[in-house]
Amino acid sequence: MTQGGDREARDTAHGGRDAREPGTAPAGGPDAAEADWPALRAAARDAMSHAYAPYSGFPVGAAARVDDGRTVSGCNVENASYGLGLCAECGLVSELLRTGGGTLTHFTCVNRDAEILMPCGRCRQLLYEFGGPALVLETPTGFRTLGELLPEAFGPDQLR
Ligand SMILES: O=c1ccn([C@H]2C[C@H](O)[C@@H](CO)O2)c(=O)[nH]1
Repeated sequence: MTQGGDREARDTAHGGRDAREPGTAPAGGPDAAEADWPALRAAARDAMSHAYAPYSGFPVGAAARVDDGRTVSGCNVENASYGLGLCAECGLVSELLRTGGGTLTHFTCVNRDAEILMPCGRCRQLLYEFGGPALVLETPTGFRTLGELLPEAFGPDQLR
């Protein structure tokens, strides 16, 4: 595939509904107040109830709002080959693309006790691809943007 073709593939994967590039926020950036956090937490808890985590015993559910108002979610899926386990964020990103793409604007992640979790480093990078630095995350210490949690990130812009 040509470089242009790659670009086209990324734009299409990202939604392809408007002129925004991957990894960028809606104009003005999302605001924490725009999201229905109780509903997002409930979606994350529901996702967590489907987790497959027999090795760690640590089921996780993640949920996010998309810029078109959709909610997407995912759960962690472990494997007998331990290193192959998938974090909840992997499933969330897969559902984002499967259900029409778009940009993630608000994100939360919970454990079985409904406590808010920080996404691991790898998952911050996964989220960066589809939310960019303006993505608002609920953390145990309050709302943070992904730009704060993954500063000076490597992202789609570096490949242009
Ligand atoms: O952001 C995170 C951090 C951890 N986990 C999962 C991976 C593993 O299955 C379990 C324990 O680390 O929690 C996630 O799903 N998301």
